Amino acid sequence: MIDRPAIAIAAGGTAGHVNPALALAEELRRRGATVRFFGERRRLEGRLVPQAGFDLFPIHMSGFDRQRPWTLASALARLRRERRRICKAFRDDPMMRPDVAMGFGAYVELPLLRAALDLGIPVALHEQNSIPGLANKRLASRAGLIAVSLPSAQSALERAGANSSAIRLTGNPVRASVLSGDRSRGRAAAGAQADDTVLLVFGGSLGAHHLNEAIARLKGTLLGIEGVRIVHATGAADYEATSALLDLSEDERQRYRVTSYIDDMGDMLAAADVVLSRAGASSIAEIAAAAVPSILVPYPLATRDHQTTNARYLVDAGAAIMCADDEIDSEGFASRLIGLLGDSDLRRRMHLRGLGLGQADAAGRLADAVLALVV
Ligand SMILES: CC(=O)N[C@H]1[C@@H](OP(=O)(O)OP(=O)(O)OC[C@H]2O[C@@H](n3ccc(=O)[nH]c3=O)[C@H](O)[C@@H]2O)O[C@H](CO)[C@@H](O)[C@@H]1O
Repeated sequence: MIDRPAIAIAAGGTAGHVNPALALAEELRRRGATVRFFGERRRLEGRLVPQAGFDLFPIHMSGFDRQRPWTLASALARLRRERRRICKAFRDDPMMRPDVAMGFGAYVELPLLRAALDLGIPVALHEQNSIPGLANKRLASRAGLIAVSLPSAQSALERAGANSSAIRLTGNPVRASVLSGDRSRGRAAAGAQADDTVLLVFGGSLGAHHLNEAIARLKGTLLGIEGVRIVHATGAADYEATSALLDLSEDERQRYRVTSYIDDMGDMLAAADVVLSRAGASSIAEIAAAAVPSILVPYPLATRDHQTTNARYLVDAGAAIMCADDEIDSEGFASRLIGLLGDSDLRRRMHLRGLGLGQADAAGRLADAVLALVV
């Protein structure tokens, strides 16, 4: 095999797509490969990729909005232009040309992977969700490797034309910093004492407005429980509105930390006694890796309700409780959350059932499969 294989990775949009790609990139770098990312500077990858020490080749996409069908023509024109630009970059500079091009399911992968196919470069896909997204389905028939997080994705990919011999169950890669989260560092950041019960709330990488509202309404009740500490990431877009709803006093701020985005998710998951979250694929993988008891509220508008299917991975094992989005304003939801916060035996049972559901070796398995494509 080539001494120092070059891998191009497209990942974009939300941290749910970018973080597993970073977990793979870290593993490939550890094995001596060079990794270059392809994505949009103005989106989350524009911050997370350079922060992790990788180069980002900027792609300029304009998204197709299903609600505005006339945006299709400009989206397709942009896609063709970016595909040609990437082809030219690979032809002009041999150092730019990767040995494998890989995508994690975001639409930003389309120009990179189509350019790679044009030039005969092997293409790999990773599908995190139980129900594959559109970009991966479009490329499935031409990929040399299709790695999946969950076995349930396999049949839909085969229906989209994937060769079943290209499909591998690798799991969803989790960043090393999440796998090595430090409980005492996280609890210090949460301002928690040894006996306190820490509730971590987040709604995926972009935040969840409905979850933010529901938890803000329960603020008084939650802070009324002795020893409960809350760390709540609202998402950037909802930070101002949620802070206004919460209207925390100086005293309350000692026990209720509100932020737009948590950078040290590994430490926070390690510090948490209960997580309240959406059920995006990366959240599920990380909650599983930390084996922390959770209440999962799947995003109700996710394509074909795939977050409910994602959540079942933990719920069916007894490691998590599922609540529908339209239940979270009810008394029933409040009493389940309060019940879990007050019942350390139940939390311990859920933790024990969660052990073993994490897939700490997913990044390693995926790196093996990607490097096997290098000729
Ligand atoms: C609205 C939407 O379309 N969501 C999709 C998006 O989810 P989205 O990216 O929102 O959510 P995921 O659960 O997959 O990932 C969240 C990621 O953000 C990180 N994080 C989150 C909050 C925070 O404060 N700090 C932080 O680091 C988490 O550690 C995790 O790595 O992609 C997922 C993966 O394809 C899909 O399952 C979701 O349906």
